[in-house]
Amino acid sequence: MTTSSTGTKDVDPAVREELDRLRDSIDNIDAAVVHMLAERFKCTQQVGRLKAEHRLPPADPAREARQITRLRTLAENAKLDPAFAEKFLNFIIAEVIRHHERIADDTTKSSVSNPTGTPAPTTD
Ligand SMILES: O=C(O)C(=O)C[C@]1(C(=O)O)C=C[C@@H](O)C=C1
Repeated sequence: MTTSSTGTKDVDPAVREELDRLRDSIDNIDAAVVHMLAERFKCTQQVGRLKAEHRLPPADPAREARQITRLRTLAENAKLDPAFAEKFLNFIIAEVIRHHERIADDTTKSSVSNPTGTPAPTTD
């Protein structure tokens, strides 16, 4: 098999078929990962709003430590590298914390410009 950068056009048809089959599965798994992540971010956006409304800090390191312990065990049982699972979770959580901080900033700004939370008058 060639390792050139021209791709896999000239490979044996049986190999091509096997590669296509595996790539179809990879595409399905990638789609599932994206949908699962989108659902997770919908939940964390709600957590972000709840935390901002109640002046709770964006990050909760004790919760993160529990999540990492749990995920490492799940990864080991699933024969996935636990160090990779931990890095992946930390990557996602860092993004969530960034979202939480933005929600908290926006919430503070809107409570400064409208301290009593009075709804804006309608124009009609
Ligand atoms: O559980 C929370 O408190 C969250 O804000 C969610 C979450 C997460 O993405 O799982 C993100 C930030 C916290 O540090 C811990 C966990």
